[in-house]
Amino acid sequence: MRGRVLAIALTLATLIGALPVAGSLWVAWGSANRARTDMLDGAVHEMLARYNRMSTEIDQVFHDLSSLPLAEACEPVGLMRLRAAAYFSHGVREVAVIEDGRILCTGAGKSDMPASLPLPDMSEGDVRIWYDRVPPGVRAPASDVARSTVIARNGFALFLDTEQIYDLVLTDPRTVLSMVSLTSRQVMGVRSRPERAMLSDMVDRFRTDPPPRSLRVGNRLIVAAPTADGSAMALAAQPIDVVLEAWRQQAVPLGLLGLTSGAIIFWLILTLARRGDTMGARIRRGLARGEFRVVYQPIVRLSDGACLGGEALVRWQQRDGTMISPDRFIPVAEAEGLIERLTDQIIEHVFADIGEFLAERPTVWIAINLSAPDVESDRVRGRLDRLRKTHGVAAGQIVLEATERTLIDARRAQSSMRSFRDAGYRLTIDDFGTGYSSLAYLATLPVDGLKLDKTFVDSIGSGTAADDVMGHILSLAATLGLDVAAEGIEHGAQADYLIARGVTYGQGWLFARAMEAETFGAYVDGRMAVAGPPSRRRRA
Ligand SMILES: Nc1nc2c(ncn2[C@@H]2O[C@@H]3COP(=O)(O)O[C@H]4[C@@H](O)[C@H](n5cnc6c(=O)[nH]c(N)nc65)O[C@@H]4COP(=O)(O)O[C@H]3[C@H]2O)c(=O)[nH]1
Repeated sequence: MRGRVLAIALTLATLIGALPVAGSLWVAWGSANRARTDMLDGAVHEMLARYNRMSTEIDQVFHDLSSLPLAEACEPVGLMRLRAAAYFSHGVREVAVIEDGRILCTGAGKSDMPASLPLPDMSEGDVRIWYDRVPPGVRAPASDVARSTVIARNGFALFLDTEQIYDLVLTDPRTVLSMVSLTSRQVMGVRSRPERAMLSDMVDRFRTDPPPRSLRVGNRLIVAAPTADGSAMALAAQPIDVVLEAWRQQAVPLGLLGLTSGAIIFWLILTLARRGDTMGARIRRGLARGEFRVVYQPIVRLSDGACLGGEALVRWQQRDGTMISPDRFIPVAEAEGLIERLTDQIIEHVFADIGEFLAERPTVWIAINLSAPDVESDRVRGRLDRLRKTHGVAAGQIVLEATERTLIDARRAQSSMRSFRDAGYRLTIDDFGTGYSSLAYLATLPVDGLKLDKTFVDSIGSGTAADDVMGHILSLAATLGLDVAAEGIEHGAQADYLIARGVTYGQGWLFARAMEAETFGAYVDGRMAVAGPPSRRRRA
């Protein structure tokens, strides 16, 4: 169960921890995409500005030439004006005079064999345009322009240096820049490898209302914007690989950042999950699920092996089958304020298990362990009284065991201890000799007996100081008229030694281990016969 909870927590933590990584990669992609789109947008608007400038110049040149009669245009004075027009214009490289589809002269001079112009790419009113090419037969200097757009009106043709529109400083040579006519859908000019079909196809995609700022078409990122008069569109495109490269550059630091925050979130969730799975939380769950039960270890009279009682010991088997020792969970239950609920459950178990057995055998007793809060309040007393009455068990059949530490903490609970005794319950100090109480303090406690800790039994025959201390404890107990029991007896020699020192009761694996209620009943029945009535010495 615990494993499953941890596995779920781990999966959850991994998923949530992965989110910042995915998020930062996504942010990196958005940022790389935005940076590229901004760059292409800048190029598009620069092209539009240059295009507008060139349009203004063209209008100005045509306007200037309108005062030159066509008949005089190829004469020396006319040729001078043609050259001047080209010279003073930034975007016009050459001016030609045309008649019936033939070039009569350019600023460079008269044509000996007038060249025929092909059919124009666009013809509207008296304006004809040849996009991005060199009309055949045109001589230098116009012909030294690899590709040029030619615009003709009223017998004058201007050879435009459209390269100027696309001549932008770009970091990536794969960038495509182009102007496309929106009236004829023809590509007016292009930088980088022309892909005319793709470019004119793009025009339709951007002619929506409102137009998209950018589009991803195939493996390209494209940005476009129309001219102010809506006659053309500037378009810039880059392979998506360029965005990917930029993304990769940003993804590394951002991914690392995401990984770090992911690891922190992962750790936090795991810590919280673990905290939810602490011993305290598990005890709480165990209490709610009724996982605690009680076993009984017989306590025998050392002199003759008769058994008239035993100690109730709690057992905790978790749902996954693992057993946890009381030495581990009792201190946690005490520290986390759960011991009272646990003691209550144990007392209920004891009466459910052996209440009837005790009622039928009034000389048999059972010892129950108590912690400080149990001793300090009247709660346990009330519960015991109620259950005893229900089952018909006498108070003298219940021995309450509390450690020295518990009783020291419970100095102020002396009245409560007295009330236990006054009601007929017996009180014993458990693990005696390991705590902090002085022997003098022992004399002030309203107790019936003490249980020597296993460490003393273990020290028997060792010749250590513990041996001596045990001698003192036993003589004091005799003086005070207390019953003495010893726990943890594993060997016959230990039993013999204790008998010789006057110890009355013994508990340990030499006699019996802790057992289920039914087996305990049979054990006691089998050894009761040798026992006389229980000794009951009381001190005021
Ligand atoms: N090696 C060895 N061990 C022996 C021998 N004979 C008995 N024991 C063990 O010694 C412990 C005696 O109980 P304790 O001194 O009250 O010490 C108890 C007691 O302080 C506490 N505890 C047990 N049950 C309860 C309970 O129901 N309520 C409270 N508050 N504490 C309990 O947990 C401690 C440990 O309990 P257990 O693990 O059941 O361990 C028990 C018992 O199984 C032996 O010959 N050799």
